Amino acid sequence: MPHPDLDAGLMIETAYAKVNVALHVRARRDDGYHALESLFVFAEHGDRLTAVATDDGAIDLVIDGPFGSGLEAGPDNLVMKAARALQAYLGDQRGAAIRLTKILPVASGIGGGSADAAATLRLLARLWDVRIEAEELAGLALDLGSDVPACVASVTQMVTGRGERLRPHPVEGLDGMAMLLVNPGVGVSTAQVFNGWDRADRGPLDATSLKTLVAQGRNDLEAPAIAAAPVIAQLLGALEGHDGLVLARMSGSGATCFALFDSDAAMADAAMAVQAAHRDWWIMETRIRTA
Ligand SMILES: C[C@](O)(CO)[C@H](O)COP(=O)(O)OP(=O)(O)OC[C@H]1O[C@@H](n2ccc(N)nc2=O)[C@H](O)[C@@H]1O
Ligand SMILES: Nc1ncnc2c1ncn2[C@@H]1O[C@H](COP(=O)(O)OP(=O)(O)OP(=O)(O)O)[C@@H](O)[C@H]1O
Repeated sequence: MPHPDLDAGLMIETAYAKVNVALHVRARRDDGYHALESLFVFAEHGDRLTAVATDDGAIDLVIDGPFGSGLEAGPDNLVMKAARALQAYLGDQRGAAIRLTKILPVASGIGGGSADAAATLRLLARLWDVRIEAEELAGLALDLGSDVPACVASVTQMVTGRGERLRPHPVEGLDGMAMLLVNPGVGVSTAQVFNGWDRADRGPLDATSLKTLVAQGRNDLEAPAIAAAPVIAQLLGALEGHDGLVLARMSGSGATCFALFDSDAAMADAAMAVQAAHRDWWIMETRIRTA
């Protein structure tokens, strides 16, 4: 028997959480953005988006899920912005009723909003049965935010420029790796954290192997993020010292930090210990998504 959702023409997308395994800030540009070098990976989990097509041209958005109450469904929501941008690009009035189930914390460095915007573009292109040239799609995505182009494919990528120069960059050993995401419950502003960067270029990113990413990789936004939200230092400390830990670092502009483990069992043990000591922190056990 067909699935009732599919029967009703409902389509589903996951907005995979983004993690910056390393994030080197190299320069402040004249346009106010920063030149970055970052290895992006994506989690197997994320927000959930569903949509059905409507023929009145309207875009309707409802939001639910554990972090849904912190978010307006109005024109500033990145799902709405992405849907409107696609409508404008197509120049017609196909409509959609969209549901966003917000599972990722908001303003937390794992690109929840960016992933939602990219997933909306993928979802509506499927729903409306349109093909968009890769270059056009990349342009639409960048207008929605620096992280959105990378979130379109949601595979391991080397990202440069302000976020628009993308190169698939598989790293041996990363695919499928156990990844713990932990957020201490404070939102930080990306613009504020970039503004707090001390403008010292600490050198390029060597992403040739997991070993170099661990030994030489950095997140240059950790210091300014900790200045804005000191609990991040406590969180990084809580991720250290667990059996099987390969790397613990902050993602994006924070406050979410990630920890990579050499097995699912090691991750589960660490997750239990961290949660027991910090009942109010958000924790997600996931894996690095394989392309
Ligand atoms: C920190 C990262 O998450 C790393 O992946 C991204 O660089 C931020 O990506 P994002 O949240 O999509 O950022 P946007 O919405 O484009 O920009 C928010 C603000 O962050 C700052 N910003 C962002 C990206 C960048 N390369 N340089 C910046 O200085 C700018 O002040 C900008 O006004
Ligand atoms: N659908 C959405 N989900 C999350 N945030 C949204 C959404 N739409 C708009 N926003 C706004 O975008 C801002 C950034 O949210 P987001 O969760 O993408 O930040 P982030 O995880 O820090 O991103 P990054 O890793 O790119 O720095 C929030 O302040 C929020 O108000």
